[in-house]
Amino acid sequence: MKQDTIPKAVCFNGSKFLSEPTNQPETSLAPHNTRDLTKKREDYLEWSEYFMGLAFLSAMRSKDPVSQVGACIVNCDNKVVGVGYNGMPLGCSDDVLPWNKYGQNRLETKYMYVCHAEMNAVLNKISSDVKGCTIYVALFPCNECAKIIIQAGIKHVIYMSDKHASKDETKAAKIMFDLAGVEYRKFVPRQKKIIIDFEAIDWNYPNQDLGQKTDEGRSADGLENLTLEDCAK
Ligand SMILES: Nc1ccn([C@H]2C[C@H](O)[C@@H](COP(=O)(O)O)O2)c(=O)n1
Repeated sequence: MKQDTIPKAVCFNGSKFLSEPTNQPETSLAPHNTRDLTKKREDYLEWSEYFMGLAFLSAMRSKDPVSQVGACIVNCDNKVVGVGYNGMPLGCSDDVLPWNKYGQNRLETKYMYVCHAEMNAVLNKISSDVKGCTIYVALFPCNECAKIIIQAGIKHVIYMSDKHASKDETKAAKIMFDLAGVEYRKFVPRQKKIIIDFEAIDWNYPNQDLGQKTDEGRSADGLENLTLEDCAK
């Protein structure tokens, strides 16, 4: 086995790294979990996971009691240029307008009022235009959003669910996308879950897996008492 001189332990304690060189095989693993601190992380978010994750995070802002949809528009430099989620129009109180799916007449349903996530993402754009961009969206766009996407010059649609594929709105959207040369494809995530755990973060500790706590768990308190020997364990 290769015997390199590598730090016995590298702990981040406050603002300085502590290290102690020793002759150990190159298997020196992080304290409390199995990450090798000498190697680049391989389980970082891929771009597409990051963008779909942003779409899902945006969806969590939605007040729709049934379907929360988010969208994220990205340019060819992988820069986010717009995000949105389904909600009532600006200035129209979402305590006044209905969230019902059903009503005596359509005016009593949310469908007459709610702005779709895709529409909001386009309108919320922070660039001069979204030509040639990609939109990540949780649900396949309806025909009305397809028109907006096409007119805005977006060229790629990456969706998570096509659960309304049999509806005319979805069929019409696909007809228009095909004619306009907008490519659409289903998102295939590498990892099924992305967990954000606000309590997992620990700035005193460099080798954190946000949201992926080790069995032992970890806390700033425990770290304060951490010695180099602890780190080497
Ligand atoms: N591509 C889509 C599809 C739907 N939405 C919004 C519109 C409504 O707020 C909700 C759908 O309600 P449901 O019929 O599932 O009760 O989702 C969207 O923003 N984008």
